[in-house]
Amino acid sequence: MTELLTANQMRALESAAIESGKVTGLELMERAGQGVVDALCNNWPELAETAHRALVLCGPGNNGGDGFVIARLLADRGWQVDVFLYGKAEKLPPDARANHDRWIETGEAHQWDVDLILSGARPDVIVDAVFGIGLTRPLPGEVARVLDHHARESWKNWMRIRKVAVDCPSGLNLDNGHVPLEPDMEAPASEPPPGRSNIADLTVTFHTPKPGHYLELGPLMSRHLAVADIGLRGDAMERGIIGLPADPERARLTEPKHFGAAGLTALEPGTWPSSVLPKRRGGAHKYDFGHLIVFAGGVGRGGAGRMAARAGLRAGAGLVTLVCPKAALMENAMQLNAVMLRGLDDPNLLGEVADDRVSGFCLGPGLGVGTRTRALVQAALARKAGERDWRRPVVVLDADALTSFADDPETLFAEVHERTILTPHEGEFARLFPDLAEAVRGAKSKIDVVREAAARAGCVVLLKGADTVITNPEGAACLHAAAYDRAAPWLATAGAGDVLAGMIAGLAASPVSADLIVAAEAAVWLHVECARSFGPGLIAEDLPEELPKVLRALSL
Ligand SMILES: NC(=O)C1=CN([C@@H]2O[C@H](COP(=O)(O)OP(=O)(O)OC[C@H]3O[C@@H](n4cnc5c(N)ncnc54)[C@H](OP(=O)(O)O)[C@@H]3O)[C@@H](O)[C@H]2O)[C@@H](O)CC1
Ligand SMILES: Nc1ncnc2c1ncn2[C@@H]1O[C@H](COP(=O)(O)OP(=O)(O)O)[C@@H](O)[C@H]1O
Ligand SMILES: [K+]
Repeated sequence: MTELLTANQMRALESAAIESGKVTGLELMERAGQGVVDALCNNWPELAETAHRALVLCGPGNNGGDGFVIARLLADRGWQVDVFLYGKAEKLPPDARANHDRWIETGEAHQWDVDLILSGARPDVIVDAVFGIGLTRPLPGEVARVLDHHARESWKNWMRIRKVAVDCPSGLNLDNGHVPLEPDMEAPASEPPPGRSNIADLTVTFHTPKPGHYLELGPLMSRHLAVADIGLRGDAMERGIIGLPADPERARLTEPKHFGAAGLTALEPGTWPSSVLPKRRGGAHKYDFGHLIVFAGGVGRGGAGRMAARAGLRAGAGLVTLVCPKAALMENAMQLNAVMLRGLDDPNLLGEVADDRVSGFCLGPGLGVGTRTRALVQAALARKAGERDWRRPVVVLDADALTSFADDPETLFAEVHERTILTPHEGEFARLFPDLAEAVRGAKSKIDVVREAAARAGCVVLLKGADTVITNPEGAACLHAAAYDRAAPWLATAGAGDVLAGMIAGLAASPVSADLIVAAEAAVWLHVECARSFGPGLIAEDLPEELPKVLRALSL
């Protein structure tokens, strides 16, 4: 399991390791520099074979210190290395200063000069060691001008110049994935503003990835991410296994990251996510896997609910019933087979279509915004545990079920319980938590903000996106990134969210399902896996149909 450490957590880990006497700061810096050189050679083996030319751009802190180590190690390999320092050598922190001084025994460290840098000899590799986790404000213009990917055009064959970012592309905030901008520098629509256009070809970070590598602009700017082990493993607080009590401090990255390119490779039985998905054993009964009720909208508005219902059934619910207004029964009947169908006009009569063996409700997709939806949500939330499940039925609230409470979210928060999950996209999130949505736009970490939302609502909250964050009121947080080699751009299609709501409900409705946050995390992973398995041309209806293939590869 990978924990995503913030800048402060990383600094605390480093200090603890140094204070324990097991390692010095200089040793860590040496390992960091070595890690970058190793990653460079692994990524582009041709660079390992012969000597090349590097332009190493160092900043005023320890990120710059790593740069001086890299310069020395490349020079030792026979490379020609040009080094520029943004800042003053006398002001470098001690370890960076030591590596600067060691470098200038054999090479030069030129003062930063944009024209001089861009008119110098063409490098094969640019090393961006200007700012790492210590970035505190927007990138200075003279740094941005050199790091901008267009800057490479000053040289011939610029497309073949590789840029390696040390810890992160400078300008990226590793806690939140934002790039701070000067207040008067709003992004012109046509071109990325300074800082955001610092796109690396390879980013090498240390010990563990940071949230900002996966949130917001992180994947776009980091492009490819490698993690160098700098020997801090033994000092990390090993929480390890999914299922341990929530760690309110550290977010975890949903893995495995690298599974599921075009041809699915089977995962070891018993590993995540199969370890948390309900198993089908011989002799099992359909009620062992739960009865899920999905509510659909009125006449002509049933598609979203039907997709959610089918996703719930494919995800593993033993029975799924679609409940719709009676006027819409005929149109739904013409489209459904394995999914059962009941008509309900008066939300107060929920008991007529949902007996106490119902273990899950999914409300929102296509349901319509208004008092009827509110009443249905309140009726579902009022349900107590049934005879087969010692827990209350899970309630997944998505789309219109959320928007129906936009005027007074507190009413909703007063009624949700620990088996409730809200699955907003950004727009729906802003309707329920306007101040928190504003905070994300203002560069607060999405992880922290969704944590606050879960604490305020008193239930699990899942904020959708290419970076999906799931948190519970205790502060546990998982980040699922459909990025790097798990990018799933095909999911940007109408109805994909409806399917996700159904998948979460289908998994969590099982009486033997894992904790809600864990089931939701598995559902998000499966959802992306289905999209990746299907690939281009995907429409939302394809997602549930792809599930059997993905589940088979999990040896379930
Ligand atoms: N922690 C670990 O375990 C390990 C860490 N390692 C490495 O250390 C890196 C962190 O080093 P770091 O803390 O010195 O921060 P870093 O990113 O070099 O920047 C700080 C300097 O930049 C300045 N500054 C900031 N923003 C600015 C701006 N916009 N414009 C101008 N100046 C600005 C800031 O100035 P100040 O804000 O203090 O005025 C300060 O001088 C980390 O990313 C990794 O590469 C590895 O060696 C191995 C183990
Ligand atoms: N570019 C993308 N990469 C990965 N996942 C995406 C992307 N765009 C959308 N998604 C996912 O697709 C789903 C879209 O949900 P939502 O916005 O509710 O759409 P809809 O209302 O059309 O169903 C979410 O699960 C979201 O995380
Ligand atoms: K950097």
